[in-house]
Amino acid sequence: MQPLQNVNVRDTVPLIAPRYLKSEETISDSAMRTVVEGREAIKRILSGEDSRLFVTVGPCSIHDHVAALEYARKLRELAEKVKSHMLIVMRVYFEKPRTTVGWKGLINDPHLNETFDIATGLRAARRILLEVNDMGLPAATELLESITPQYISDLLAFAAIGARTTESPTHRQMASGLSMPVGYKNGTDGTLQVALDAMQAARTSHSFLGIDSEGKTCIINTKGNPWGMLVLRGGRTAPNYAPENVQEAVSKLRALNLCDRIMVDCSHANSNKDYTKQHIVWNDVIQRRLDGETALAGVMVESNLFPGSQPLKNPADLKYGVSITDGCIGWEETEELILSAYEKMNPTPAEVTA
Ligand SMILES: O=C[C@H](O)[C@H](O)COP(=O)(O)O
Ligand SMILES: C=C(OP(=O)(O)O)C(=O)O
Repeated sequence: MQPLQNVNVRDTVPLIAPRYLKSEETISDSAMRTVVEGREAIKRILSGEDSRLFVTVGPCSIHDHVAALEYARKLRELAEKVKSHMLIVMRVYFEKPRTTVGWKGLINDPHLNETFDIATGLRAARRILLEVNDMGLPAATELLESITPQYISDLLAFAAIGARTTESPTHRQMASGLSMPVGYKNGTDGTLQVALDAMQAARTSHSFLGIDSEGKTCIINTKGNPWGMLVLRGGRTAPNYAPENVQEAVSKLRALNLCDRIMVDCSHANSNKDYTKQHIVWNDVIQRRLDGETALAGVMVESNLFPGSQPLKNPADLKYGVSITDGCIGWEETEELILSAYEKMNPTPAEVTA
């Protein structure tokens, strides 16, 4: 008899249950405070009570614990300086949705060598998030596998549903049960509708299959997540952060009674995947906010310790602090962009009278 199931499955490997991983990598009081305060601050920005700019900035992907924490320490210090005008949340991205194939992130392949030690990856992700939150820096990540949130979502202030998964019912259902505000990217072809559909689906309750904290398969009944934010990331043929794009998005969001405060992704298709162009998007968004455009509530930037990107071949040959996925701006430029925007938002008395 030919087997009817698992024909293309090599093997299956049991994983530690979420509850046990969490009890081994426990959240501290200070990390808990960071998560709660980060989520509340984002909600206030989304509801318009807080007029600060929500900035999600950090590496395209995390592949090195030491570099991630060095970046987090620098960002924490900068966040403190600009906190009167900006809420800074670090991009701590562990799951990469690939267009075809490629390294899928630290959770999937933490040793960067196709050994796919996901148990170690989940623990590494949790440890990094614990340390980042412990510093007082809130974290954002893209959630790709529907099981991952059970292991790390208590450490997230913001989650993203990416351009490749905004249309996926599984991701919308997952988002409907998440405890933090969620950003929904427009589709890779630039269409807004998939993100608008996702926002409507995710604010509704759903019942679907998942795992509980013991790792048992179960039916998950959600309440619906009311906190959604549209993220404009550009499309295959053009960017979509121009005033007319934002205007169109705002009218569509309002017509559906969805949150009309938008995030612009400076990277991806808005900069034609050229990291050296992210500053153009950033400066344009900052200027338009200064000119009074309140719909532009958030900005996303892909940034690392050092600029550019490098191919992942031999992990031992990797340069420290350089992205192994999308090209990123370096720390120097990141600091310059954030500080110069802050100075424009917070002019000194001398600048005001000049
Ligand atoms: O942000 C990351 C990438 O843009 C995304 O994972 C797709 O990458 P790829 O087109 O190189 O696979
Ligand atoms: C993959 C990402 O973006 P997008 O879904 O817009 O391609 C990302 O922000 O890392």
